[in-house]
Amino acid sequence: MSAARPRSTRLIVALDTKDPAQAVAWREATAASAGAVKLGLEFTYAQGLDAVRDVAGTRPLFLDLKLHDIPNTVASAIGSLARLRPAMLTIHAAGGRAMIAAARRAIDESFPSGERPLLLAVTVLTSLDATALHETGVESDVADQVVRLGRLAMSAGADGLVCSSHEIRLLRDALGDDPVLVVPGIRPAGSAAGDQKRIMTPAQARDAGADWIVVGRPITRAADPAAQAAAIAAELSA
Ligand SMILES: O=C(O)c1cc(=O)[nH]c(=O)n1[C@@H]1O[C@H](COP(=O)(O)O)[C@@H](O)[C@H]1O
Repeated sequence: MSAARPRSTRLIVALDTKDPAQAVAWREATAASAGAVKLGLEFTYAQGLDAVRDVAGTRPLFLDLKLHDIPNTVASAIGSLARLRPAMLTIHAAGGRAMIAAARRAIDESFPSGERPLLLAVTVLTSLDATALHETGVESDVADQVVRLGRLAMSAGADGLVCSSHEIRLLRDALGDDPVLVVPGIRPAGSAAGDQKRIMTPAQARDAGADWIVVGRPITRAADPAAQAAAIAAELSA
């Protein structure tokens, strides 16, 4: 099924900094290689929503605020984010069916049709391994929990899922080609894993069936971010 899917895997660059000038510099350095820019908690809490819009500029914006609260609060927050015109936004699937469905309704009501962002549900963070997951009280394997949350999120109205590369094939087997799969925890060969636990290279994630990969520090901490982003884009299209 998934093997027959014509697909290209594209790069999202995570502009994880508090500094708008730095974020713009990375945006420009990666513009030829990345299909979207991601701005998340670090930048947004430091600089606010207007700065997020300014830094994204004309680039497609992945607004990664990982909303996780009661349904009414998440829905209202999405209404407050509509003016940023994101292309994608994130919630935590662990917020449950009613929260995911409320996020779906909020997007449909707050954005004109044709301008609705993809609603992406984060399954199990790529920084968690089995031990860390079990410590939270979840007894399942990481993979089982990702598939469980993936099924829940898609049946409640999400457009796609954030998962690690280790779970892509399982999700495709369980849910088919419909979910947009966005995959962080990407490390080009030789890059430091840092706090990420479930990692793969760009080519491995592409081969597994990722629609998008998310890469931050391997690009932004490289001596030459433009060259590193270009190398990753070349690896994806090789
Ligand atoms: O939602 C995300 O983007 C996300 C989910 C997840 O499970 N793991 C994860 O790393 N991310 C984000 O992806 C980016 C990865 O950054 P690097 O580890 O520096 O490549 C960060 O901005 C994270 O916030």
